Amino acid sequence: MSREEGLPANLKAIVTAEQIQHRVVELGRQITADYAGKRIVIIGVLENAFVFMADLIRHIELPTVCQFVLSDIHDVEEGLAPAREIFFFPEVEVSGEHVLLIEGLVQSGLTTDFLVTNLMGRGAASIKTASLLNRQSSRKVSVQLDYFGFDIDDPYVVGYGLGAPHLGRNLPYVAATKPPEPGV
Ligand SMILES: O=P(O)(O)OC[C@H]1O[C@H](OP(=O)(O)OP(=O)(O)O)[C@H](O)[C@@H]1O
Ligand code: HPA
Repeated sequence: MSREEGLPANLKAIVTAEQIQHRVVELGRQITADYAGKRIVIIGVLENAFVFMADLIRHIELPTVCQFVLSDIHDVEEGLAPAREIFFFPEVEVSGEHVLLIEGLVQSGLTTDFLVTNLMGRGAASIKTASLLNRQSSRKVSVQLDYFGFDIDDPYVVGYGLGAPHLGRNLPYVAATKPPEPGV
């Protein structure tokens, strides 16, 4: 059996394992330089961020506190207007801390926007954002990431932490694929 077993046969690698490792080292160096003399509270948004965060933190040569939050996102209709409900847990203690929020993929920007506002409301001294993948063309709110690995346009991707919906998170590369059928 291979890692790809059970995923659609037409997987197309769009970012190789080597490109990811190279970029993660660069990002770690940049973050280390930008936060020189500070400790960072790193908050990973599960589940997509877990592989990226695990690799990135080992290239940050500063004291870090690492925590994860799990987001629960529902798109709902409020009257005629589409709206999104976002919950995340557990509560994180960030008062006075320099926070780096880490995601696997930012697309509409709604999750990042919500989390940044929420963490600022909890008294963080500063907040920056990092994501492995940036689907800039899908933005619905104006979110500019401070750090990202790769800009992508493909409608659905899998690998390096991202699942379809949960299978394939252990691929060392990122591949374009067709979106999973609802309920799979
Ligand atoms: O920019 P946005 O449009 O708000 O989308 C970004 C969110 O969506 C993805 O998670 P998703 O819930 O799809 O997957 P996961 O549960 O596998 O992490 C991604 O990891 C972000 O958390
Ligand atoms: N891949 C995996 N999970 C996702 C994606 C994607 O392209 N978009 C939203 N969640």
